Amino acid sequence: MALVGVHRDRGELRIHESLEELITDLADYIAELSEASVKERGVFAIALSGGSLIGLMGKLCEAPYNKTVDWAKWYIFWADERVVAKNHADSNYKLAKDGLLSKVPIVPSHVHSINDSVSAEQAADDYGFVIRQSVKTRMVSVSDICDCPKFDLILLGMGSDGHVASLFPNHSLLEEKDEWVTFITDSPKPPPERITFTLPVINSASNVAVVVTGESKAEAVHLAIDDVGPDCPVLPSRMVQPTKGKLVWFLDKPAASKLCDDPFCNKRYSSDGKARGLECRRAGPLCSSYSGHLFHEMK
Ligand SMILES: O=C(O)[C@H](O)[C@@H](O)[C@H](O)[C@H](O)COP(=O)(O)O
Repeated sequence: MALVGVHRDRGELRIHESLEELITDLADYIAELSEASVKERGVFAIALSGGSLIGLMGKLCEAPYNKTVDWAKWYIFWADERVVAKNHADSNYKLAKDGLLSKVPIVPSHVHSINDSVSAEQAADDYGFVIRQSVKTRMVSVSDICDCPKFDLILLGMGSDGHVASLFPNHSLLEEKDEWVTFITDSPKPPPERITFTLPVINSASNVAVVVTGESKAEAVHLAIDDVGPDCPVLPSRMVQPTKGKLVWFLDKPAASKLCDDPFCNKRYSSDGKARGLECRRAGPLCSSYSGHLFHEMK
């Protein structure tokens, strides 16, 4: 059974007992946001990443989601893309097409992939234009605090070095304030040429979900979420802080295993046996509050 908690400033944490449970919860979450957005705006603008994320979204192609989700209202973008041909094994477009988009009735003209026949710099420019057009036509909403696009949902994975989209630790792209889409030609994760949303765009979204599984990411999850102090490196994933939107972390147990307030162990109980920090939302043996986190069982 998953535990869900609210960190005082790092968003909602959903920690799942198994991958299967995470996959179902992720499908429910996306389907619910789609429904709410279609109800409110008539469309759902979603930005995808690459990596394991697409596989973890696979349940959306199955019943009931394949029939209940209003796929015709979906507009698909990429939070980051590798600058390779669309039929290349490294392409995030190909990954999403093979794993999701070809299996559900998405309208082909609603799929906004990058121009794969130009340089990374030009591809980033072109993609910035595509997004400006989508904001103009209100397929993508606009932030009410800055002029940034406000995606209904941006889905991110995270590398074990703490990168999200193609924003890598200690890279100058983390400082980008003006562009919505930028490029990198020296990505530490291959392939080297990529385009990526910048932090202002990610942090303007209505909803951002970071989906992280596996023990190799546990240290980065700890550094991204826990109150680690000024001497620790500030990972790109820690810089994901939606200004007005909602941030949700989808973690499996191994990925959550180094969180200071790991709800699956009791090490952070005070010595007097009382839970520290925030007040418990719901009393009961499976509900404990920890400093900074507030956990309860998910239904
Ligand atoms: O295209 C990419 O490389 C990504 O968008 C990247 O940010 C990815 O999401 C992470 O590297 C996590 O990838 P895994 O989930 O496969 O580890």
